[in-house]
Formats: sequence, C-alpha cells, structure tokens
Amino acid sequence: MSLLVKICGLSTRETLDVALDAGADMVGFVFFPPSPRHLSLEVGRDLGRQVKKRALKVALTVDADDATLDNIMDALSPDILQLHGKESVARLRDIKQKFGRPVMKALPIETAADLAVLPGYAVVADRILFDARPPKDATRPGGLGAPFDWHLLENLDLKLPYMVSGGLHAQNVAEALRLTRAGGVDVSSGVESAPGVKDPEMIKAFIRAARATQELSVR
Ligand SMILES: O=C(O)c1ccccc1NCC(=O)[C@H](O)[C@H](O)COP(=O)(O)O
Repeated sequence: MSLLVKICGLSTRETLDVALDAGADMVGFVFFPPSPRHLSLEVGRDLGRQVKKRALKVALTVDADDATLDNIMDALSPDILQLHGKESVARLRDIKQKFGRPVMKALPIETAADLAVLPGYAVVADRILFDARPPKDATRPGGLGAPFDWHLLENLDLKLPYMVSGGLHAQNVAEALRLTRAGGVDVSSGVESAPGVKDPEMIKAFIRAARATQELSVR
C-alpha cells in the first residue's frame, strides 16, 4: 500500500492548494480554540469546499461534544474524524455510530507503557495516530513539533493502519518511517515558518522527502 501523507493545520486557501498540488493524501483542519491553527466553522466550510475530493478531509478535535461535532460535520463534511484528546474507547464507539465517519485516534507516546491502551482502541478505531506525549504544562495535546522515540514502535505488530506524527520534517521523515514502518506520516509544525503559519516550500519538501522513501522501498 502506498504511503499516506497528511498535512495538518492548514488554514489558508493558498497553503491548502500547495498541499493538494504537491500530492497530500489527507489535509487536516484543526477545530480546537486554544490552537494557533484553529478554524472557525466558516473558514472550515470554505476550505473544505476547496478540497474537491483531491484529498481526504480530516477534522481534528479534542474531546469535542456532540454539538461541536455536529457543527463540524455540517461545515466541513470531513472524511475522517481525528480524535486528539482523552476520548475513551466507549466515546469512540459512540462517535462512530452517531457520525458515521471513520475515526483516527491519536495516542500520546512517551514510553513503552503508553502502548498498553492500544488493544482497546484497536477494536474500535479505524486508524491509529502515534503522536508525541505533550509536556504536562502544554496548552494543547499536539501540534507541538516534538518527536517521540520512534524505536518504541520498532516491534509493533498492529493489524490496524497507523500513522506517525510529532516533530516530523523533511529531514527526519525517512528515519521515522524506517524505524516505525508506519503506513502514513502527519506533519504540522515541521512545515511552518512560525506556529500556525504554513510555508509552501516546506510543505513541498516534506511531501517530496516522504515520497522518496517510498521509491527506495519498492526498489
Ligand atoms: O495543531 C494543533 O495545534 C493541535 C492542537 C490540538 C491537538 C492536536 C494538534 N495538532 C496535531 C497535529 O497537527 C498532528 O496530528 C500532529 O500532532 C503533528 O504535529 P507536529 O508535531 O506539529 O508536526
């Protein structure tokens, strides 16, 4: 299967177009007010229309309630719901049933012990996103540009598709993929010139670097 590349936290028409033209498979939109990438529903609606099936639209939320998810469904009509908070397995099941979309559960990783919750989530989630565990005083649970120890996933035997994120950029994505054997990568800070400000050249370089690893592996 070919590598999935997700560019997360897009917030302008210009940078969304760059990501789509450069071949992103998934484009992520953040609906979490404390984030520098947070979108209003109006902007989400506008950007969502611009995607026009060129990539999968991912709505990122953090412990969102049903009313918030309802509004996001109406505005963005996402293809995937990325749940980046402390949502329980039961809440995942509930969201899948109520909103009828595949869910990608983000799991915070710092030590091997963090993988203990995996079997429970794997029963319900459609995809897992391994992300770096944020520091205790962080104002948001992701999008912090910090990597985790990719060796923790070296011997992972997970039947479910999974992606890796956290501190990726064009220069380290090959190593992250080599160690984790993930089917996809997700980046936000690593393609920004400042928090929330996407850089077109960095987006293109990241996608090129991720695709290059694929070419190496089919040789
Ligand atoms: O981007 C945010 O501000 C954000 C806020 C709350 C939860 C998650 C958030 N971002 C997650 C992502 O953008 C990615 O899924 C991933 O964590 C990559 O982040 P980065 O380390 O910045 O590349």
